[in-house]
Amino acid sequence: MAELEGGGEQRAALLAATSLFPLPEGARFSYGTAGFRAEGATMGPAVCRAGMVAALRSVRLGGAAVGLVITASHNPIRDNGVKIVDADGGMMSQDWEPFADALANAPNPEALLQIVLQFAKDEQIKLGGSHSAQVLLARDTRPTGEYLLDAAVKGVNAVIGVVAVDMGILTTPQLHWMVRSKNKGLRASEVDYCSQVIDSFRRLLELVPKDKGADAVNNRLIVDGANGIGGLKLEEIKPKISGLDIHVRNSGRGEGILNEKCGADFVQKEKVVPLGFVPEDVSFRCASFDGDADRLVYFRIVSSSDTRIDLVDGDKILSIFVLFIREQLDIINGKDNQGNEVLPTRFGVIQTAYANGASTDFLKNLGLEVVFTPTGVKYLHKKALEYDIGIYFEANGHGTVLFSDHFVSQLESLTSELSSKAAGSSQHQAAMRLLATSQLINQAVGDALSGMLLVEAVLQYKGWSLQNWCDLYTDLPSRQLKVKVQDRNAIVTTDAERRVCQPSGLQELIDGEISKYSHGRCFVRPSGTEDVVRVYAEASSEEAADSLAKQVAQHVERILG
Ligand SMILES: CC(=O)N[C@H]1[C@@H](OP(=O)(O)O)O[C@H](CO)[C@@H](O)[C@@H]1O
Ligand SMILES: [Mg+2]
Repeated sequence: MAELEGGGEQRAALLAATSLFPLPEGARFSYGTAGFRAEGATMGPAVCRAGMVAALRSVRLGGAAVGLVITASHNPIRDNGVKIVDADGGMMSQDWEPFADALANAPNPEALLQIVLQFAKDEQIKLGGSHSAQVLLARDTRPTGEYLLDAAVKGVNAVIGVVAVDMGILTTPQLHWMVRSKNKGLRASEVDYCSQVIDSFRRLLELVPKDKGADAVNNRLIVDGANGIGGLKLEEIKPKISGLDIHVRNSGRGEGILNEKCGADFVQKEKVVPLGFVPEDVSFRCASFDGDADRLVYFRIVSSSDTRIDLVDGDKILSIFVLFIREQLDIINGKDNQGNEVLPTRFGVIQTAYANGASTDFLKNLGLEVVFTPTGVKYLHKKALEYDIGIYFEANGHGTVLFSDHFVSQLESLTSELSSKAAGSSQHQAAMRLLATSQLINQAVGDALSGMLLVEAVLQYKGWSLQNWCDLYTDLPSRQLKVKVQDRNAIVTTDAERRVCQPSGLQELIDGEISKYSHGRCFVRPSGTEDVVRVYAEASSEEAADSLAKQVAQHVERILG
């Protein structure tokens, strides 16, 4: 191939790396909602090839740093996975997913080579080492992590001229943050991440109004680290976090097994006390991270004789952030002066169909624009980027608040103007709070650690207990079911997955069931991470939600078998 300078060497490198991790018979990978995932010991080939994809992506982007994280998030400890972080710190661009799939499933080294050569040609990626490019690598605490890191490094190095940089054991959001910061020319080490989070949290606490009763907010916070990396990192930075008395359970230092009966996914789905909590924790404010610390939920243990909890999910985290940000914008703009705003702001709130209907009503009643996207952070994040301030959360606790660069620079000018004209005024303080918020909350991806600190700052700002927060609105009872069918992709949805368009007739059956219930809402969609169809139902009582979900699941089973 004429376009391949040093082509022979490059070809040999790709063939050699691929040969080290032969694809097991029958293995089939799909990039899915969250990258490739499977049993850790079988992931070598997919991870090595993901390393090649990440390396090519960096070359394609002119040498900008790209990231690769080895994690299977909230999955059991035996699983592992890999996802690629794009140069802006977000998920890899969706138009590269088919290439990633094709590479992961190439049956042998020669087939892989042909796919790479063709793709490089189509994308005008110049192979052969006449470039410099880099991939930042991180992994979580799983036992297969080290083996898979080696596979990833070999994959990255197989693209000549690309350097693999091992950033160590990190939370997923830390790696996303590093990639984003590095490409913006900012300081991008783990120490920098920690100081940014700690400093901006301290600034937010300093800006808590003295009359809001922050002293009344109990500063004791108990955190479930899922026996994973989030717990470890929190233990490390805890001594430097001012104003909070943090106690970590399931810290990852050997108390229990990663994600086993603990962590944000367990807490949100099972709604029971995670392992590792003790009687003294009853009634205190508790937070829970998932295994790679990109999901956050809150909860409270109701009584020591009961395993039930009061859950505060992603929808309620979103709601309290919305209230806080809106309040700052109102202070800056003057509530009664809508016609002539100092800082006109397009504020967007993004949810998925899984958001509890009560949360959506709550947000709409505030007069906010609520937009829906399909399930999966890549869709929510992309939508949120369209606003000056875009906020998104999945009910399961993954989300963040994005501030556009343009808005941040306006906010910076306003803050410095006010600091000379009206230092210490409520407007000045509100502008500084928003600036600190944009520094604290991860601009690349949902982040349990920084999200938790923002929640804590907002609770102190409002002088609110967990009960006040719970009382924002009452969740509608809901039920989720999984249905095993022959081909889940026979279901095609529309309207942000809220309606089925194929197979024909199914939506009418669902509508028929919904009409039998007060406050009934129900939708079905193929999962992007499991081989099932998910059914979600909501109604005015537990029994009604259960029965609506069950009826619809039966229709799905009957039609798709
Ligand atoms: C109902 C639900 O919780 N779905 C999860 C789950 O996706 P599914 O496509 O539903 O399997 O995993 C995704 C990745 O972690 C997460 O983004 C999403 O919210
Ligand atoms: Mg996760």
